[in-house]
Amino acid sequence: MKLLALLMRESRVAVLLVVFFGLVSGAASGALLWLINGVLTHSTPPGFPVVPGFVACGLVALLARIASQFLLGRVQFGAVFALRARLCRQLLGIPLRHLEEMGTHRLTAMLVDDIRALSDCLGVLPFILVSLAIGAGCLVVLAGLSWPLFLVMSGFLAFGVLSYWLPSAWARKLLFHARDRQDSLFKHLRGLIEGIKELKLHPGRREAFLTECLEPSARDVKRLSTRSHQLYSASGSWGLFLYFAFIGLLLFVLPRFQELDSRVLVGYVLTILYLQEPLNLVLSNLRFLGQGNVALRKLQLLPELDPGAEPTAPLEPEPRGFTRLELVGVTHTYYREQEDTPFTLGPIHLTLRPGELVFLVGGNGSGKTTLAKLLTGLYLPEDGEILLDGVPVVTGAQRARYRQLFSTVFSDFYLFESLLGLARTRSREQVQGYLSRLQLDHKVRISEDGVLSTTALSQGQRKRLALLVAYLEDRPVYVFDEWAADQDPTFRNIFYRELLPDLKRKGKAVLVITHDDRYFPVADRLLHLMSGRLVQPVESSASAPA
Ligand SMILES: Nc1ncnc2c1ncn2[C@@H]1O[C@H](COP(=O)(O)OP(=O)(O)OP(=O)(O)O)[C@@H](O)[C@H]1O
Repeated sequence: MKLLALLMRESRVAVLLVVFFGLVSGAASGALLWLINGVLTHSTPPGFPVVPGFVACGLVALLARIASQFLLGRVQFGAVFALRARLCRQLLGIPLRHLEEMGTHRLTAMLVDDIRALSDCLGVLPFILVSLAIGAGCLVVLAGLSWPLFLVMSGFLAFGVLSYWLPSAWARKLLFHARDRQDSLFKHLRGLIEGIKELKLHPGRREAFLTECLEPSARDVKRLSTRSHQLYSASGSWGLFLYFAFIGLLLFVLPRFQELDSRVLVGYVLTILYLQEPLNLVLSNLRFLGQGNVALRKLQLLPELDPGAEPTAPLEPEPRGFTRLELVGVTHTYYREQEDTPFTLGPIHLTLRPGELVFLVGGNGSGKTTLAKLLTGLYLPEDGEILLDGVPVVTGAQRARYRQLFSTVFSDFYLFESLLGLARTRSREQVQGYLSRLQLDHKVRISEDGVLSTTALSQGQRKRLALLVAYLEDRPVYVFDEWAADQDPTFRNIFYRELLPDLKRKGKAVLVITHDDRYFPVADRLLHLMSGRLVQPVESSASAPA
């Protein structure tokens, strides 16, 4: 039912048309059958235009079938497109921490595998519906031909449905398990692609990775999918066997006990033969319905986009400035399975003002990046609050607006291949000026519409491009997470001695996560994190905010 609701939500009119034309085609085929039956049993009403009727029904059946199939393509791929687009927007609205907990591999499996399974399923769903409707119509015809025979057939049908349902429910369960294993297969595939250098350089590690990680997951997926497929196939074949068994019963067994009217018998056999195609269609495609159901369940693990959560639609103009930004007692804890002592950052008390250059220092794992994520609104504080000019940032809309105060270059930044709209709002001279200031003008060109000529650069150069994007964003607060770590000494010097002071002069608040202690004197303030807590030199405290 959920699948049907999904299909209807994405393209209600087209779905109804597919079903309508399917039914018209089925009805025309039924009328053909009635004509054939009439001719064979000489029961056609006198003067009935048999030949024109035959041609007309044949044509209607053909054209309606073509229309139904044609529309189905639109419905299927249209629904998949709409679903994928909605899912991507939904993902952007989900809190970052939730996405991190799910992991890239699960998200990829959803966007790739589950959408494909849903596409296959939505492609057969209308035909299954039409086939079921035709089947119901045939049952009415059969009930009209002979009640006693209909009762015998109903018993047979009930037995058939039950004996089909049990193994197919088991097959569906196997599909669920296969899909779960698919998640870990995607995790290992990601390891294969991202760890390819390490794997290539070390045959022992490569072999262990293949035999202990990747192949077992792949084998599990294969085993469970094969079993499920076999069960579905066996159930389908069993269904067809019952179908022919009933025809045998009708022709060879029942006449021994009771004489049957030959017209009733021919009518029954023809109608049942006519049922073969829809029955076949349903039996051979229920597997796709099973896969679609599994995929839908997985996709429903994503939290529904709560309009109050994190709006993804374009917002009002970005905030151009602020006078005081405060974190008051904010905390964040990473809870992880198999870990007894979760890492907690905070409570953090911190104030940031325009024109301040603040360095955030501390050992590895002390919580610097986590603090940057909290400050920029990417993580929600579990305790405490964030105040912007004294106003708490609480609602989804406030958070979305608040996040637009920040330009960031995180250490795991992503460099898009184009400036994505920024080129339209900045002059060419400005873009070119930043390119040469970052000493990239000899390496990278940026087209009128903001497409970068290349992103295949060294890590240090890619970071400079990310900085260029941050410059073009021109927002009130800059956050750099170990930006200088990949720069050569000359450019590192330029970063600390020229670029950062320039930003400060422009009135930007700048938070720099760094380990470069020789440049600490450049900062207005040093914040020192140790095991998730701010320690001396103390920037501020709850009692005496800076
Ligand atoms: N995605 C995550 N899931 C669970 N725990 C995490 C995650 N990211 C970080 N942590 C934990 O939080 C702690 C702080 O991590 P964080 O990245 O904030 O440290 P950091 O000070 O930036 O370290 P580094 O200097 O090495 O970049 C780490 O000890 C780590 O165990």
